[in-house]
Amino acid sequence: MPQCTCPHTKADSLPTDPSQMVSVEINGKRNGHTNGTTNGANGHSTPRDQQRRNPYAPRASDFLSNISNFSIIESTLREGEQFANAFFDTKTKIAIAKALDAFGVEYIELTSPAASEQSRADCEAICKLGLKAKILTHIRCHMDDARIAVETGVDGVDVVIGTSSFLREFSHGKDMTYITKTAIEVINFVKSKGIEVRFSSEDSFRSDLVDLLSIYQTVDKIGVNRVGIADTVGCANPRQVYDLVRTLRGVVGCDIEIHLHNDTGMAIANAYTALEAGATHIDTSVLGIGERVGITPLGGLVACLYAANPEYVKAKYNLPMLREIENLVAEAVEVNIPFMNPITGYCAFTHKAGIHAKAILNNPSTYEILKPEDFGLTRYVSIGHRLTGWNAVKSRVEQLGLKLTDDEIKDATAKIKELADVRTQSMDDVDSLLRVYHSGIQSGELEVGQKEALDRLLKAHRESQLGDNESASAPVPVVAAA
Ligand SMILES: CC(=O)SCCNC(=O)CCNC(=O)[C@H](O)C(C)(C)COP(=O)(O)OP(=O)(O)OC[C@H]1O[C@@H](n2cnc3c(N)ncnc32)[C@H](O)[C@@H]1OP(=O)(O)O
Ligand SMILES: O=C(O)CCC(=O)C(=O)O
Ligand SMILES: [Mg+2]
Repeated sequence: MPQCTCPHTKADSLPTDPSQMVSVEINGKRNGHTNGTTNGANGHSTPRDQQRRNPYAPRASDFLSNISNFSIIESTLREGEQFANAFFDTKTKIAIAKALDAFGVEYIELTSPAASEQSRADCEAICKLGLKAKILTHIRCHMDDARIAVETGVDGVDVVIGTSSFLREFSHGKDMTYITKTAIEVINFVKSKGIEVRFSSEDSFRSDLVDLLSIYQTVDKIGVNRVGIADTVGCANPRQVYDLVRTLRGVVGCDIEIHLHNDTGMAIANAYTALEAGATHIDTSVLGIGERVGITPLGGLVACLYAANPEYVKAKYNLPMLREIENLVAEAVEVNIPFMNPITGYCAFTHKAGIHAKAILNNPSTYEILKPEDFGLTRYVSIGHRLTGWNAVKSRVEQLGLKLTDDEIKDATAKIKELADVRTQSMDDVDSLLRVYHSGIQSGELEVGQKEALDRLLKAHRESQLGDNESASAPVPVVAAA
C-alpha cells in the first residue's frame, strides 16, 4: 500500500518526525548560514545595500529599542487546563512544570486552588519543587479564593474579574463600584502576605475604556505589581492591542501583562505588538492550548521574538527544549503537533522546490529566518518529486559519495522528474536510480542522454531487487506517492 508522506495527507498518517520524509538531511553543506557584513535582525546575512535601501528591513537593534526586558507567564497549567481535551494528573503537572522551568520561563501559572481539592494539592506540590520560575495561581476577584490561594505557598496571585458589560450582566452580575471595592480588598490582602499580586480585567477590549483605565489606576495606586489586559474572546487586532497597551502605559506605573486568545489567529502578532507598545509580561501556553482555540502559543511567541533578535532569545531561553515540551503536552492532551506549527511542525525546516533547494544549499538564510540548529533540529531538502532540481540531486549525489559530472546529474534528474510525474519517488528509489546511473557511467554502459540504455539498466536493477526480495521473503518496500 503506497504511503503518502506529503503534508496534504490525512492527519493520522502524517509523520511527526521530519526524518521520515522523503528528503535529504543537509547542513547547508556549501556554506551554512553565513554572516554578511551587516547582520539582519534575524542574525542572517543581509546585504548591506539592501538595508540601506529598505528602512523596513528588520534589525536586532530595533527590537532592543522597542522591547525591553519581558517575562513569559506560562499558563499551560492554568489556561491550558481549560483546553477541551486536558486532564493533567499530578505527575504530568509536575513534569510540565519542571520542563517549563528548564526551558526558562519566568513564571508558571496554575489553576485556582479553589477549583478542586486536587487542584489545591497540586498547587502546593508544585510550589514545593523549588523551581527557578515564580509560581502563580489564578483566582476570581473574591476574598474566599484569595484566602485559599495565599495558603498554598505561591509566589504570587493573579486576580481577575470581568469588566465588560457582557460579563457584568451575564457572568458575575457585579457593577464597577463593587468590582473596584472588592479588587482593593483582595489586592491589599494578598499584598499583606508579602507575595506578588496582579489585577486583570477580563474581556478588556469590550469594556468601557473609562471604567477600564479607572480601575487600573486605582489598583496601581494601591501598589499592585501588575495589571493585566485580557483579550478573552480573541476580538482584538494588532492596532487595537498597540493602542490600548500604549494608553495604559501612560496611565499606570506598574508592569503590564497581556493575555490574548487566538480565535482569529492573531494571538502571536498581538503579543509581539503588545511588547512593542510597552507590555512587560506575556501569557502563553504550550501549543496555545486553552479555552476554545486557546491563546498565544509558547513556541509561536518564541519563533516571533527569535526572528526579531535571535541572540537575545537564545540567551534567555533553552530553545532546544521546545520540542520536548511540546511533545510532552501534546501527548498529555492527546493531540498531534500541527504540521505548520512554527519551529516544530514536521515540515518547518523542509525545503521542496528546486529553486529553494539550490539557494538553501548555498546559504540557508535565503529561505530561512529561523536556524533549526538553534532549536536542536535539522533542515531537510525534499527530493524525488516533480519539482526537484539538479542542484538538490547533486547534493544527494555528493552525500552518497558518487562521482558524476554536472551534465550527468542533470541527465539523472530528468529521469527522476519523469518518474515523479507518475508518482513521487521515495528516498530509496532516488538513491537506487543514482547508483544505477553511476555504475552505468562507470562501466561504460551509459552516456548522457541515452534514455533507452538508462531504462534498460533501471529495469534490470528492479528485477534483481524483486528477485532478492522474493528469496528473502521480504515485503516490497513501501514507497512514497503523491
Ligand atoms: C476567562 C477565564 O478563563 S477566568 C478563569 C476560569 N477559571 C475557572 O473557572 C477555574 C475553574 N472553575 C471552577 O472550578 C469553578 O467555576 C469555581 C470553583 C471557580 C466556582 O464554582 P461555582 O461556585 O460552582 O460557580 P460557577 O462556576 O457555576 O459560577 C461562577 C461563579 O463565580 C462568580 N464569578 C465569575 N467570575 C468571577 C470573578 N472574576 N470574580 C468573582 N466572582 C466571579 C460568578 O458570579 C459565579 O458565582 P455565583 O454562582 O455565586 O453566581
Ligand atoms: O487573568 C487574565 O488576565 C486572563 C484570564 C483569561 O483567561 C481570559 O480572560 O481569557
Ligand atoms: Mg483565557
